[in-house]
Amino acid sequence: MAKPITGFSKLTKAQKIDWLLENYFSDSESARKTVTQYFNSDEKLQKLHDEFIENSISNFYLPLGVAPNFIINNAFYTIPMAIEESSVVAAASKAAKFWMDRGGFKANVISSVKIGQVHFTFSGNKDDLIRYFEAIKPALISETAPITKNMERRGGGILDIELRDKTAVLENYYQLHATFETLDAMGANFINSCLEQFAETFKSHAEANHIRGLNVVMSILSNYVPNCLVRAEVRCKISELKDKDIPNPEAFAEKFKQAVAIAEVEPHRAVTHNKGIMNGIDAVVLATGNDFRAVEAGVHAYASKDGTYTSLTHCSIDNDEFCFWLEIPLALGTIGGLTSLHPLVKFNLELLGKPSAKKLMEIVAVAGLAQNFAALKSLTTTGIQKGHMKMHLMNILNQFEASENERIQLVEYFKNNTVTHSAVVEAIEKLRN
Ligand SMILES: CC(C)(COP(=O)([O-])OP(=O)([O-])OC[C@H]1O[C@@H](n2cnc3c(N)ncnc32)[C@H](O)[C@@H]1OP(=O)([O-])[O-])[C@@H](O)C(=O)NCCC(=O)NCCSC(=O)C[C@@](C)(O)CC(=O)[O-]
Ligand SMILES: NC(=O)C1=CN([C@@H]2O[C@H](COP(=O)(O)OP(=O)(O)OC[C@H]3O[C@@H](n4cnc5c(N)ncnc54)[C@H](O)[C@@H]3O)[C@@H](O)[C@H]2O)C=CC1
Repeated sequence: MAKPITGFSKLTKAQKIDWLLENYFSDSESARKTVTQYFNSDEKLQKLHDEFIENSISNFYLPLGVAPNFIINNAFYTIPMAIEESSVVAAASKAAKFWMDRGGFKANVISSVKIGQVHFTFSGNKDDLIRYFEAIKPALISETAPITKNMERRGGGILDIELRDKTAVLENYYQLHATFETLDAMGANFINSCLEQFAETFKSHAEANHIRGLNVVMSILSNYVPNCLVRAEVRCKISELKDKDIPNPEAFAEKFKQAVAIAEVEPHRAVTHNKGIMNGIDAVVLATGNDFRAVEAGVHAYASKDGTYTSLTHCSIDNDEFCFWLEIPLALGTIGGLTSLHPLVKFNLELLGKPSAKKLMEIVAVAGLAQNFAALKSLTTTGIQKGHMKMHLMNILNQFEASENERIQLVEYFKNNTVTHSAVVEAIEKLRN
């Protein structure tokens, strides 16, 4: 039976593990082996990883894969992807190769504005508050100067601060709604520091300006960044879509467009459709040390911006031309956060040519579009299971601890037979009897 513990955070890593083994595991020696076998033999590197978070006890591996052959705005990229799900990297690679022969992907950053808010309540006269805000606005900006001076020198900083009246949705609720340009940083810490200074300035001058009943509730950036937007697209003549899986490009284009149209109008399908897009996006966001929770939250909010959850990609067929595109908000950094700390993140950023944050937005959007193209191509032609299960075969074989010899025979067998969990189990049993 688990017990509460005080001071757990003060224990050493070894003591934390001992406590867990004592309290939660029947076979504590085998559990110790599992948790310690992931320690890195390089103590300095292990310490670096331990210090990324709190109460760390081990490392949790995710495979790092790469998808080659991406042409983005006429330049070649090999895209790093950190993900646990089979067939995602293969699908991205296949889509990259497909579009490589058809002009590649085009991507562009539409805007890069980030948002932060000071949420406060005020029970007094609204006109007095407006007058106070106008009077104090220059000080809100000038008193953040120590925080913003380096960002301004680089060309970024605070763009604007507005007073927003939210009393129609919540009694006495107002905001200082601020916009920022944070260049190559995702900007969370920069924005939060500015916001906390705004709050301080706003509160501290209130009394002297006869403003009473003003209470700051909190100051925090928003992960909804609809004006930090990137677009990625592919286009070609319909006849050029022909390949080994697409004998009839006209029929394929129509069916593909229909599949996108369904995701545009049907939320149940849209969620799965967008999950496929996030397969690509999250994998690159993780591999480049960015905050995937922030990206996930922001992207799905954007997918619901018009009141119904809808597809993030769109497709058109005009004048015999097939066009498929994605527009999503992405607040990414190539400086700050983990980007210069995690050795594999540094490796991945170098693999991508040390991109600016804007370039990374383009790459990530392309990974999402490619992923969705591959999934929809499979869904509307062979069905998803054929390719996905082909890649998943290794996981099933690993579950049954197949020997090298069994693997070779079974991989050969399943080249001509459909992979399902039960078919693999049956084939293993047959081999073993
Ligand atoms: C899985 C494939 C790619 C097989 O496709 P295939 O036609 O069997 O592949 P192939 O053997 O003919 O190889 C063609 C190319 O695919 C790539 N490729 C092929 N195999 C590998 C491999 N082992 N390792 C790395 N790359 C691979 C690679 O680029 C290769 O070129 P090559 O390297 O030979 O020059 C295809 O069926 C596919 O794209 N399927 C889609 C899979 C997918 O979307 N998976 C995501 C998981 S399902 C999900 O979560 C989302 C979903 C589907 O629900 C979303 C939605 O509903 O919209
Ligand atoms: N809600 C959220 O999303 C929150 C996220 N976070 C975390 O904050 C971290 C990201 O915060 P950041 O402020 O981006 O990182 P950071 O705190 O590491 O700051 C990056 C700093 O790099 C400097 N810099 C140098 N060259 C630059 C350039 N060319 N462009 C821009 N800045 C440059 C700037 O001073 C900038 O403030 C992530 O780890 C994220 O997980 C933290 C709080 C909340």
